[in-house]
Amino acid sequence: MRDVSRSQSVKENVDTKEHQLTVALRVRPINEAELADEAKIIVHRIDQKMVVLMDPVNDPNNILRANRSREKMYMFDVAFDSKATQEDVYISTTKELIDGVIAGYNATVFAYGATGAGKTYTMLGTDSDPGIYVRTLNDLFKGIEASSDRKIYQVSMSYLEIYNEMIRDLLNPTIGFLDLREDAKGGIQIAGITEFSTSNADEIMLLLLKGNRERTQEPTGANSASSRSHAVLQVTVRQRSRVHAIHDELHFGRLFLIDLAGSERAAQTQNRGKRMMEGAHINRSLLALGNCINALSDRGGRANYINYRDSKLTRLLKDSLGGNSRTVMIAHISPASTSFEESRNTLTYADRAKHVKNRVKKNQMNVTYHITQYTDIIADLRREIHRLRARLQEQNMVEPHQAGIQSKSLYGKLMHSFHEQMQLQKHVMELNSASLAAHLNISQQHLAISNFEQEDLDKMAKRHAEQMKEGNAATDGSGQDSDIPIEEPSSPELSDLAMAREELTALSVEQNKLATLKMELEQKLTDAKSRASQLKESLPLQLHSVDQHQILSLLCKVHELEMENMTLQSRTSLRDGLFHQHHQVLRRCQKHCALCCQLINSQRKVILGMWHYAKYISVVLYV
Ligand SMILES: Nc1ncnc2c1ncn2[C@@H]1O[C@H](COP(=O)(O)OP(=O)(O)OP(=O)(O)O)[C@@H](O)[C@H]1O
Repeated sequence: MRDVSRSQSVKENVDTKEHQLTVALRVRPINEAELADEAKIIVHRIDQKMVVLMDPVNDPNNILRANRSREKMYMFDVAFDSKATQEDVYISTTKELIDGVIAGYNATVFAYGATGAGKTYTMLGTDSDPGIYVRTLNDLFKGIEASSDRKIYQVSMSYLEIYNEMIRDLLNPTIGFLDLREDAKGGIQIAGITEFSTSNADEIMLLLLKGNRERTQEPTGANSASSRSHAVLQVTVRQRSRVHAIHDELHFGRLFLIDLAGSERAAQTQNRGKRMMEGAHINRSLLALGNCINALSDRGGRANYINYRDSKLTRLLKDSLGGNSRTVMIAHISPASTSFEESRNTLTYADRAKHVKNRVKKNQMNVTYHITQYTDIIADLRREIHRLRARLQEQNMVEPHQAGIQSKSLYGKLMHSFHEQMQLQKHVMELNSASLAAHLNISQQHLAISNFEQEDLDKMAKRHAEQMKEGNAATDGSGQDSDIPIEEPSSPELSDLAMAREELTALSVEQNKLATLKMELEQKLTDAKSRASQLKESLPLQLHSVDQHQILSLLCKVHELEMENMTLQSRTSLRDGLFHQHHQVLRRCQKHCALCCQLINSQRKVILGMWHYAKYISVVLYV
């Protein structure tokens, strides 16, 4: 996928829907060890949703038990017995989440249950009978493939385990323990986790196998290959339309597939030392998970405080529990009487989870591309047109312009109209910049004229002052007043001013001409556009294949973008030109202003001189 460096406006999708946590129950077959222990089957599936758990102890001396019914019924969204296949479990729990993830929704599937109850079997499965991981990833890539004609996808995965409250990257275990961080929007991120981008299911499968080899597994009294950690496979699907538009939508769906470590009783597992410590951590995080589920299922008005912070597991599952995710819990139990307590606990836990409600919304980002990216977008569209044309040729189908004599002529007219519009638009833009230049010349000319007029006035004032001085000197000598004629400005300066005025008139005539020409061109452009839209309406009726229609709509899109691009570029350069010219005018005004200040000062001096002189005369006359 091309890097989308862009000016983007990210808009939250507010279209949220309530989603109740789906709870499934799987009862595994009784195993040889349990049979050897003379265990009886105490779990019975009544129908697709209901199971019954029988209390194996029939002790008449135990008053408490005797008074209680020995049977307890539980209802779930779906219940599987020991005969259910991996395919059955996958189809009824996970398969329908996949399209949502591709479309940009979050989803979580987690396996819960006591140690040895069958969680890893459901999630990972065996080579010959793979579990949910493999089936989900296969279908995910199939789904992506099916819509890759219209969309471009990027799939990445990470795989981690939470072992003794520490997070380990299963795809890159050497980097040490990782931290959970909360981003500004409250989303949970794992700092430094390796995210592998993959393009096919096989590659992801190899990564999964590699990760599983790293997972902490040890034999315990209850399971010869007990998972001592919670394993979290995270798959992110980012999706965007194959064809860029100026306003694009990006979607990203996140899928969590989680194989929890099993809850266990130290007595049952006979764990000691390290295994016992692991068990304590496992139980602690599962207890935190149970507390969250309890609080979430209790809250009527969604006001309850949910303490996700008690364990790394609950922090990581924050969105999956009560947040933005379609979530499925698959609870696992053994049917054996020897596991009665564990099974009852799991069933109670799962029963509570049925009441958890999430609010799901599509993860969507609205992107508005910057003008500088128009060229890229247009190139993208052209590539897409090329691809579709090549495909049409491959299929030995006719292109739009070969789809029949009538459509050929319509198609030709449409392309001709596009070309004509581009040319007209180009001329309009040239006229725009010519009329801007004329406008600026006119304002400069106005400035020059006012400069000339100012200079004339200055010169006149100077001459007047000099003549006054001379006149006064004469009066001084003869004692007679004399009328001082004010000289008119000399003719060469006058001709400069006249020439500037002539130039201004010529520029104004030119500007009017340009405006008339622009109006004519704009009218022609409007006519060409309406002809093209008539053609666009009639052409699809002549086209028969989806690809032909797609090519036509892409060609129209390219044309619109090219026109828009041209307008935007012209506007930008006009704005730059205007800015530059304004800057120059401003500088000239500043100069003019400085000149005015200078003149005012010199006038002040002249007035002061005259005032001193008048004072002197009055003193002389008085004496
Ligand atoms: N549905 C099933 N059909 C056949 N075998 C099963 C089934 N479920 C579990 N098993 C077998 O039972 C044993 C224990 O299962 P598994 O390892 O999946 O349990 P677990 O719940 O993951 O245990 P732990 O929490 O200790 O890791 C395995 O040998 C597994 O192959």
